Amino acid sequence: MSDRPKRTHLDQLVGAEGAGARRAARMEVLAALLWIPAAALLAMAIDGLVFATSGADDLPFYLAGFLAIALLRGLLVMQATRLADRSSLRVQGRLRDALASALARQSPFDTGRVATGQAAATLTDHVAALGPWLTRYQPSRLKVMLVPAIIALAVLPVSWAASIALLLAGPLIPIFMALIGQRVRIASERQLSELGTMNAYLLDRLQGLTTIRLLGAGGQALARLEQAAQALRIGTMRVLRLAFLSSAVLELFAAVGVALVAVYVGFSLLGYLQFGAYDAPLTLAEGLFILLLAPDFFLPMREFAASYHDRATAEAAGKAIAGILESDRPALLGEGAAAVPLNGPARIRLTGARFGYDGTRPVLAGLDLDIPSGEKLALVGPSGSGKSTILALIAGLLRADAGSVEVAGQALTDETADGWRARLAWVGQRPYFLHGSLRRNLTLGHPDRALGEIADALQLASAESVVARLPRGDATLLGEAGQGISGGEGQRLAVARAALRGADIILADEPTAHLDAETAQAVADGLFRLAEGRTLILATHDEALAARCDRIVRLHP
Ligand SMILES: Nc1ncnc2c1ncn2[C@@H]1O[C@H](COP(=O)(O)OP(=O)(O)OP(=O)(O)O)[C@@H](O)[C@H]1O
Repeated sequence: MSDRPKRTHLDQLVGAEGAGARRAARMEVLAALLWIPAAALLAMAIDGLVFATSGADDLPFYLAGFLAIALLRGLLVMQATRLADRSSLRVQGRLRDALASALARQSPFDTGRVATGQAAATLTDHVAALGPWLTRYQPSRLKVMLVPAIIALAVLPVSWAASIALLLAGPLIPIFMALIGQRVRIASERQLSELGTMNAYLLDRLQGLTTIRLLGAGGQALARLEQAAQALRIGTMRVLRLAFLSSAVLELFAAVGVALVAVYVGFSLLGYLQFGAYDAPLTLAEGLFILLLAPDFFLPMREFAASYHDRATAEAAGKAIAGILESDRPALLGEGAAAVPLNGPARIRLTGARFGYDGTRPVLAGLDLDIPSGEKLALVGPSGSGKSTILALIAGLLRADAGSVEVAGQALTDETADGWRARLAWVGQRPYFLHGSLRRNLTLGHPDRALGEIADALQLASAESVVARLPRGDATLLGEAGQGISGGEGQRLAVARAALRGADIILADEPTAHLDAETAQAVADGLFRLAEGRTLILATHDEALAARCDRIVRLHP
């Protein structure tokens, strides 16, 4: 029970944007209660029609009153639906923004960060699961708390027996719902988590499809996927079974309740039952009034039961959303968002910088490094000595455990990191290209770059031939993760992309690794042309490349 989110947890997630949905819920309650005067007017109208007891003169008044109330109810429900939908969309939009920001704050160096498929499931399905909770569950909860009690009260002055029959049948439903509610919640949570797991697994295996094929591990991957799909199917069927079971039992209780009242009213009108009303036996108008209200006494409970699993689903989804929003996993410095470039000279100083990934074994144990503006510095050292880690610390993608990182004359903090990164360009071992045109990939984050600027950047990186070779030049669509260009071509394009970024500090992490000598030379030439008049920090194993820098810092594991 302790891991059960409090109701306030979902309310907190929904926040101020949920106010519209709450107002809509109150409007729906009002619309439901308007059925009481409408039923009274209709009963008197029918009574008047059948027996002419109320006088023919009043008939148009009753009918007009009934129609006016029915119209008002319709308008109220319509307005409430619109309000609730709008509020729900606003809540979902804000949560997706907040999730996207939280995901952007995750450090790319955190191996335990949310899996891509899981994040995608949370951004889409989990957030969407809050919609029915807001627009269906919330109004039905308010209605179930107020409407049956008020209807029973309205029936009381007409017949205490009918009122008691309703009050006796009513509570059976909430008791039953409470009994199965816990099981529904557990089943929903399990089903949502299975959905996330399957998404994450599928995405991961799709990304590694070539590797899986080459290793002949397709059958194994397929079997695991089948397992995950089976688990999801069983989970979904479990939720559906419980949902059907609860609604079937509920319908039974509601039908028995209405039948009980109908039998009482019927026998009273026929004169077989002489109790339950106050002075005289029930009149036709009174009997009809009770009969018209009886189904509406149970209606809120049926609606509540139908939307009950919305709450369970929303709670499970809320947990997944809160898990990302309130994650205490290592985050990068700042927001990971676009920002105005930080002012100041491009000097970088690390003083006594300590860092360890797992908090115990330090990768950097008190590193001092002073890189003046415009210097070309090579970080050389064996694999695992911490070269990439230093670049990540300088880019604010990791936080130093101790010591300080100073950039542009200021401490690198959450406040300065985004502005600092706006001045950086990163050329990694395997540059990432998105699914989209090559031009879009080159001008990522700077869509306003002119054609001339793109041409200059391609020339600087010796990448014109790469573009010329493509069937539609820079309008060619690249596949997911940059399919369609080779590793060496991608590396040259990455240098061109860095040039288009207009950055004055270039961080390069093994930019020539895995390339043949000729391509490595072309990439290195491009990189050094780009670094002219800029600061370059280059992590490499390649001594020849390092020798082209102004200074070499050697690291030891
Ligand atoms: N995201 C990570 N999570 C946990 N440990 C990591 C992570 N990245 C690197 N490490 C560990 O930190 C140490 C330093 O890694 P780093 O990548 O900085 O070294 P490197 O000098 O750049 O190596 P290479 O030359 O092979 O790229 C290594 O022992 C590595 O296993």
